[in-house]
Amino acid sequence: MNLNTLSLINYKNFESQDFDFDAKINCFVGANGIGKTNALDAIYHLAFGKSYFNPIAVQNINHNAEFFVVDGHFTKNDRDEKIIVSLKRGQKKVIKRNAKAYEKFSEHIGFIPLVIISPADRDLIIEGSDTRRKFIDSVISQSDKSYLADLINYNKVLTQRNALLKYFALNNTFNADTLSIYNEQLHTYGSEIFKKRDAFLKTFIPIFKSRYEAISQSKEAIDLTYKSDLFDDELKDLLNKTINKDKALQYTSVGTHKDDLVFSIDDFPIKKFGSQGQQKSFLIALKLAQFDFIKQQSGVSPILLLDDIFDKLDENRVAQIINLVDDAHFGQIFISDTHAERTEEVIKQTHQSYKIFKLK
Ligand SMILES: Nc1ncnc2c1ncn2[C@@H]1O[C@H](COP(=O)(O)OP(=O)(O)OP(=O)(O)O)[C@@H](O)[C@H]1O
Repeated sequence: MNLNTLSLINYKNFESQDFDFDAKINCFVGANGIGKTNALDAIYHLAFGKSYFNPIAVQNINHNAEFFVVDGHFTKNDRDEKIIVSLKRGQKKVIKRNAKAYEKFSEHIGFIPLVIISPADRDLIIEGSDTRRKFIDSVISQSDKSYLADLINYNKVLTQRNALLKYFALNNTFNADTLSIYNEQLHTYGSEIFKKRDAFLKTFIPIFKSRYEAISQSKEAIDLTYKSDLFDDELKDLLNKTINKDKALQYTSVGTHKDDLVFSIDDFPIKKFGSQGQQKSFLIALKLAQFDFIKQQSGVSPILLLDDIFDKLDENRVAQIINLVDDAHFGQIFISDTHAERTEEVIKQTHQSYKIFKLK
């Protein structure tokens, strides 16, 4: 899986920029705010049809322009693939593969396997459980289309059930039969989601732990566990048990939309007790395990985006990252760094082919 060229028009701070990439390592270097992360985000856009950093689509259009175009030429399984993502103010985003527009963006997910490691991943540790569910969901849905469909359906039914609970409260009424229709549907989709998350994590957690041990040289014990209401009971029974609570709250208080991942270091929550370097190592291990899992499932090496990766890591941990970049297990890699010399020095040690793009 390779990205050969990238053309940007009016994408964030880029007005017009073309890149011709190396098949192995590509580094965007330059001062703060020059657009290194934006270049990585443009590549992310080609894989997911959206920004990793800014969920408000229109804000990715250059402030002085009416539209953006991100155009990438890939080689996948020896075939040329041309992906274009474009957005005009006031219109819907368009994603095209080989000149044909997708009707549903979800059909594109997984076509360009990609993993990003970025300081913004810290949200996985510090933010609420929805960021961790999104992480699990994005990994599973890159290799399982029916999972994505179950998720979309689950969320639709959940919104309807919550609206119904609100309606009951507002009108001082209640109809158990109508509610049970939603309960049945939530149970069907939610049980599938739970089964797939559980199976995924049983494979994923050991991969993650071995990645962490390699980066940290086994200095500290870390753990990752899956928390779900559905370990206690079937979803339909849980929904029946919590009906009075849900009526009072006017929303659904149990289900897979409450699932979480618990991160710990030496048995304490990593959010409070992990150092910045340990947290960063934890997140890198998490993302590398994502890479391994996708590769295992699809047989294709995902494109790896490393945003500001060397910051906050000590020499030993940087050395582990170099080994990683050198490993034939990885395919094409894109790196952003403020220190042009440091990056080049590190990359030279890998004996891999590379290109450095000095952004100005
Ligand atoms: N829609 C937009 N139009 C114009 N400029 C934008 C837009 N969105 C973001 N920018 C600009 O992009 C710049 C940030 O770019 P980016 O995050 O890629 O920097 P960076 O090179 O990675 O910097 P750092 O080294 O600090 O991480 C900011 O100056 C920001 O104002």
